[in-house]
Amino acid sequence: MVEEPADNPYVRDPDTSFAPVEELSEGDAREQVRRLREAIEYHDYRYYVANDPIVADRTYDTLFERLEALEDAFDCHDENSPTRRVGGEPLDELETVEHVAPLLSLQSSGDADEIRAFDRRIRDRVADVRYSAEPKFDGFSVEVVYEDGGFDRAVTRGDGREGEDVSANVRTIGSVPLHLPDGAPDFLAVRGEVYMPRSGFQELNERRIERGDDPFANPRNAAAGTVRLLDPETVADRPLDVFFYDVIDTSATLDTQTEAFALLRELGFRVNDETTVVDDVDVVIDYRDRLADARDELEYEIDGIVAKVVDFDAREELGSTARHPRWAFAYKFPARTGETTVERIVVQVGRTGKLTPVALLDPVDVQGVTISRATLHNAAQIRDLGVQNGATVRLERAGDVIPEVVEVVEGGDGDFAMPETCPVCDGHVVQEGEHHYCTNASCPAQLRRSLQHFCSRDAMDVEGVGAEAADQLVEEGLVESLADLYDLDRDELAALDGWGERSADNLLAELEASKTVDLGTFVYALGIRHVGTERARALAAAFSLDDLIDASAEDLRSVEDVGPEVAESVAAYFDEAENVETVERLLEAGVSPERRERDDELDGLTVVFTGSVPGYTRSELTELLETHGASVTSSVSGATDYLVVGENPGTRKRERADEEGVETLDPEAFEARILSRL
Ligand SMILES: NC(=O)c1ccc[n+]([C@@H]2O[C@H](COP(=O)([O-])OP(=O)(O)OC[C@H]3O[C@@H](n4cnc5c(N)ncnc54)[C@H](O)[C@@H]3O)[C@@H](O)[C@H]2O)c1
Ligand SMILES: [Zn+2]
Repeated sequence: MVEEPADNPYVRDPDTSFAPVEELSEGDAREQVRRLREAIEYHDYRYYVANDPIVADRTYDTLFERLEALEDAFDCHDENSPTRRVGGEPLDELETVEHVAPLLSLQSSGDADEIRAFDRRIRDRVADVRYSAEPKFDGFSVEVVYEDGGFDRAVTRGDGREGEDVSANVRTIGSVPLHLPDGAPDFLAVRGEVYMPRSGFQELNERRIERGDDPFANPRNAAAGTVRLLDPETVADRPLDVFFYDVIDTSATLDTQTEAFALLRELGFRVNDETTVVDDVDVVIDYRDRLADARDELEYEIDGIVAKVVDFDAREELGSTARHPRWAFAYKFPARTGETTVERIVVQVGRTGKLTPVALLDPVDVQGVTISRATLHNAAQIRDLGVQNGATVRLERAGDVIPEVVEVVEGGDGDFAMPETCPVCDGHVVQEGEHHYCTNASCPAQLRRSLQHFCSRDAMDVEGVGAEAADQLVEEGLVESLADLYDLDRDELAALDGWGERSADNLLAELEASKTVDLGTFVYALGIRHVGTERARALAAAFSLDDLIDASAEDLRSVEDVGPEVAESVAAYFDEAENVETVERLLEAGVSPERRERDDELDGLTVVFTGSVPGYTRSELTELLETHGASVTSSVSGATDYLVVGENPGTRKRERADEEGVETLDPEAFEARILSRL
């Protein structure tokens, strides 16, 4: 996890109405550059690595263009600026692989003048220009490599030079050829866009919502999240498809994009039928306008079109910058907006307990999609925009799926205030930054999720209560509070759909076995916001359960790694009478959390893991080593004693270990050298 930069105005709900560059002093410009770089790096992380962006693409683009403009105007380029690189870092869990050729970004704009300027730059340098006009698919790009006619590997975009090996997952996509027909080139590297068809996306989200998982914001995030899952079986269950659009390198001879498409078709790759060749930039502009009108009828999301110079010699001649090829241009679609009135603002409670104000709208058609509600994010957003009941507002389909209110066109009346108690359970509401949360862990809106968390492997480790079982237990009314788990009735369980006596007995046995637990694990299981396994252990080391329940935020802050936000969150949790009652009932039911003594066999040892050690989860290992005095950190430095290299390790930590001269241990050596000491 990368920390969100504090106090950076370009991270949350950024104000993108910038003063003209000429009006800035040198000092102010440098300060703005610094903050923009910091914010953009964080947005890149959210978008490329976490698959969970927090600003609309258009907002991101505005920040990015501002940064480019400032770097030019004040001549403060930097090799490490986000304007000089592509995409994000690969995930640690997947193997990193170098690309056959760097996977760059595209020059892009939604402005017709910009693509005309692009066309002039091209025509100044090469003659007889023709463009391949292609839809710009809004999915997830992969490089797929074939050797000797067989699928060799699939790699994500990553930072453009190296990406993650997602072969196992991409292989599950039906339209990706595993073998090429006879006569195929010995070596072939192609690029394509993995996407989730609209219908499949809707279905997947419905299933996720039913199960208590957060829905994906849009098909792009869903596709990206899926391709990078660690379990190919889950991937195979998800509706993914792919369009191939570039041959990057091959042992065959190709002279044009037209030949490349012909080769792809001939070899059985799925290509898109909208692609065409044109010789005039005005035709490219018409092409985009036509696709913009048709986009809602397509089964896949597109966010513009790409114009690429057809002739490969001309491409060579034009070359690339560090960030993008000079021979291609993405001409993006305009924002989809509409106007309507707010009928009422209501507050919804999400599965994490977060309160989200939502505007109920007079239904309006925004380019083919009827919109009757839009998120207002939080109270600050409502205040900043000035949204009220009856206001006329302008909407935008951000990420092109989730509608958002972007502007008040005409005010309404009445003041909106966040409720002081939870609209679902009447529990206390606490404010944290700009957000409000219900503190009751047994709030019906949150119960499925808290239940699943409570039973998870790193928590109470009650096998058999996954998403589906948690849903059933809550829906059938067997569990209304976490504590009800230990009062479950065998016959009632056995009567549940798909259960039977055996499953009932298994669950009861699991529950019985879970009663002996160490205090840190128990505190983690309660699901207090911001309290992960490590903080829970630290709290358990510092307080007994009774003391923890009574501790003030100030007391809590004496614990290392507990800052004000965490302290407030823990205190608020135990201020909620319902939560204390839940804990008391759990103890009465026989759950007996014990404080574990700390041993010191491994005192002073600093260990880093990459990849997985068979037989243990990462947090089991961390707990084990830490209770014996070692510290487990997430990155390799000169202070690291050992890097444990398990299965499917990342490359970065190993490179660092090499540089720093840190000794590496495989799982056997780890067992022999460290675990055997305990
Ligand atoms: N919201 C955020 O926080 C956030 C953060 C980072 C990036 N972004 C968005 O991502 C954009 C930059 O992303 P990028 O650099 O990944 O993409 P890009 O816009 O530079 O385009 C390159 C990508 O286009 C895709 N593509 C689709 N169809 C194609 C075709 N026919 N031919 C060639 N390529 C095709 C490929 O995946 C390729 O990697 C930004 O403009 C921004 O809108 C948003
Ligand atoms: Zn509630």
